[in-house]
Amino acid sequence: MPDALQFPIIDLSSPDRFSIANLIRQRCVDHGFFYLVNHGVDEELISKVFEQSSNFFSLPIEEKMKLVTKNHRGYTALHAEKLDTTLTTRGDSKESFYIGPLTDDLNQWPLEEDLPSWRCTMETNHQKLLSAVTKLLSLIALSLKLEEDFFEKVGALIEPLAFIRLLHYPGDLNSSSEEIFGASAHSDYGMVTLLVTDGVPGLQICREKSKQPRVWEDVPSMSGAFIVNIGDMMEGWTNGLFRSTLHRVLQPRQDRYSVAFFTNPSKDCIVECLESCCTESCPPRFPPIKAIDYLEERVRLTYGL
Ligand SMILES: O=C(O)CCC(=O)C(=O)O
Ligand SMILES: [Fe+2]
Repeated sequence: MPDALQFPIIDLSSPDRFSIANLIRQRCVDHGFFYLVNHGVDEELISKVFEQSSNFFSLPIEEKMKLVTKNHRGYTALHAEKLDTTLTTRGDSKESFYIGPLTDDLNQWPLEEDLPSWRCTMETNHQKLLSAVTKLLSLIALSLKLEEDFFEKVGALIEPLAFIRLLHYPGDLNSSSEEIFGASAHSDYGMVTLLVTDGVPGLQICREKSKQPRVWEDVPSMSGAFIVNIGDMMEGWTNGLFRSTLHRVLQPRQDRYSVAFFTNPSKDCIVECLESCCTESCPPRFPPIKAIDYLEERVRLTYGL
């Protein structure tokens, strides 16, 4: 049995911003995972989001397929996606629904008469999550000894490519001899991800991705807290100082729902190694890249396009 981890708790409302920034730095260097409390998204809204998510996934498959993903918004069916692109097995055993930036007209929505208040609940949730992430990014900037508005200044937050992803891992699938995961091993692509689950276990992290055999540790959910993890673009900015940790979700024995909020920089933002994170003897490990180019390539690989 893997050990269950206890991550430190970061209080987003703490007035002592420098101590919190230091704690964030330690955690991002060690694990790239922590819990976030007092994030400003109230429990009532979160329960509504879970209720509406379950309402959507309970619709007949023909209804859900009417909203199948276009422009990376909408429904992805069971096994449509494989996060671990090295696996030769079927895709992951989860279905999901993506809601992207509210600033364009690309989102797809269920009809109001089928799912009343669904769109409004998700839009409110998107706004609240974006506001929490913006505050968190100013602390992350401080933790890197940068100015608080660093991510604004480099253009990451002009129109961030921020996506809510509603996830449903069915609990009643017949297991076959193939190794199928709810979500196979991966790291997230963006700057930072906020995650909230319904408490059903399954999420695990592997701290040493290059060590074999891999050691997986359970990440328990904490009531009222978001689980936060660093993504690959932040790892690129910090030249690997902040870790984008490998994680996965085991196929659960009962239905499992979670809601992730992936934040990527605005499309034209260039992600490049921070000056403070490289030296002559430790040059940038990743070339500068435009956020949209990086994201499109990762999505292409995940969906086998
Ligand atoms: O459902 C979870 O607990 C994690 C999902 C995840 O890692 C992802 O969608 O990137
Ligand atoms: Fe993930």
